[in-house]
Amino acid sequence: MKLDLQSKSFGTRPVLGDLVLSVSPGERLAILGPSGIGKSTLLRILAGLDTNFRGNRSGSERLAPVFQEPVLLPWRNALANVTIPTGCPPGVAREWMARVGLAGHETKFPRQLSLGQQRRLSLARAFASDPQILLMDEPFASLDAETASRMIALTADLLDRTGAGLVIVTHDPAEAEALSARSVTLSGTPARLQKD
Ligand SMILES: Nc1ncnc2c1ncn2[C@@H]1O[C@H](COP(=O)(O)OP(=O)(O)OP(=O)(O)O)[C@@H](O)[C@H]1O
Repeated sequence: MKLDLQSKSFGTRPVLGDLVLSVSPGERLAILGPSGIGKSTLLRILAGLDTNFRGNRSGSERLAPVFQEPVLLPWRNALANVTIPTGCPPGVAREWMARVGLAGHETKFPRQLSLGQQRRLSLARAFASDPQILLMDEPFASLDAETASRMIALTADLLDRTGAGLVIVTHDPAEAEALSARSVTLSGTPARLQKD
């Protein structure tokens, strides 16, 4: 996937400036930078969710976005939360749930799961779609330190197993390091990339 961005504005306000970013399947990239600089905006453009920018995005990799909030279907059980959005067979969904430590929770509803479990369910859902690149927006924010570090280790392990690539938006350089991700930092107004 390659993004050749000239600019991205909200109304008349330019948020992102000239920048080039490319990620291939198997590669891990962390986008760092202070709050409000434009990290989520850049990730949405990379994900193809925002096409209102000047520049060019190319690539036909299968992508799976993982947002900060798990965004689950409240009236469907955990297993259906994996099968419905991905179209994967129930057996595959069960396997992914087991890999993230949710075996035995298949018939629970999202509200019956802790935030950490909901996050793991959204990770299982992302991997069940057999992505070539995962796009994660602050997926470990607002978890306690121990849960966050377990989630990071789990994510790294699943990326290793599947060979999927990763683009992660984070405030925390330690997260990038724990995931063995190359990092780039957004800075300035409008924001541009500075290589770390
Ligand atoms: N839909 C929108 N309409 C108008 N302005 C927006 C919109 N989305 C984001 N912005 C603005 O664009 C800028 C970048 O926002 P963005 O969410 O990308 O930052 P961020 O680096 O991800 O921040 P954080 O780390 O706090 O999540 C902010 O000033 C924000 O207010």
